[in-house]
Amino acid sequence: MPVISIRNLDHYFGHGQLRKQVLFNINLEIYSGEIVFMTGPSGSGKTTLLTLVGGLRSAQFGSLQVLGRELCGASHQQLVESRRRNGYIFQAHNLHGSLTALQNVKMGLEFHQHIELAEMHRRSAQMLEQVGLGNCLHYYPDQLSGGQKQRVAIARALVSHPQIVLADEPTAALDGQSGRDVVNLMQQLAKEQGCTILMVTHDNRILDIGDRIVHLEDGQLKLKVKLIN
Ligand SMILES: Nc1ncnc2c1ncn2[C@@H]1O[C@H](COP(=O)(O)OP(=O)(O)OP(=O)(O)O)[C@@H](O)[C@H]1O
Repeated sequence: MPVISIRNLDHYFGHGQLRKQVLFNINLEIYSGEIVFMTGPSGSGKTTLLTLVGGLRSAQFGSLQVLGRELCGASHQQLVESRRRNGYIFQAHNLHGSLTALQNVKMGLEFHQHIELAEMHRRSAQMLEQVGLGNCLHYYPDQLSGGQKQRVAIARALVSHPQIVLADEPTAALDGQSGRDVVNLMQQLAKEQGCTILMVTHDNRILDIGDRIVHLEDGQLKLKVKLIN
């Protein structure tokens, strides 16, 4: 069964004369454990599609099922619940500057209220070890390099062991080698945890790491390519 199943999805922004269609009849299924890259020119609708899958905006027309739940026509509360089940990694790492690396990662567990504080601490520290930052638990984002910050963001996204991780250009602010390191790390952790990754990228240098590439143009899915690793 696919973890993400999109059928005949259309999306519009604006109202009245300003109404503009930005996604046209998208059909896509993504299976458990797959790493899927989404490419396409600026303005082709990649981020819109990613945010719809993440429940960060409401799906309007068609069908969008994530982990078996329909998000098209979902209530605000259902979208909030859907968001909490995913991990997110953005272009700008979005770390809280006033919190340490450890505290930032702990935030990835804050909606999991059944976990005790000491356990949250243990899991967050372990996750930071896994991304190679075991010596930087108490560093603030300002004290970390771009690649290290993005590693903290990865740790935060994965600490709750989400089934789906959504990433929007996570390597855009990094140099070539750091970008590749970050994506290699995501791939390794995702395979270990069995999680599915949908990642928007313009970075051609990392595409070989994925299982599949889907390409959007003018709001339409133009190409789906299976990669053989
Ligand atoms: N909140 C919004 N209101 C109105 N139009 C929007 C909004 N967000 C995006 N758009 C429009 O929707 C289209 C798709 O935008 P989107 O950000 O999804 O593209 P993208 O492929 O992610 O682009 P980029 O690679 O530049 O990030 C664009 O024409 C954009 O101007």
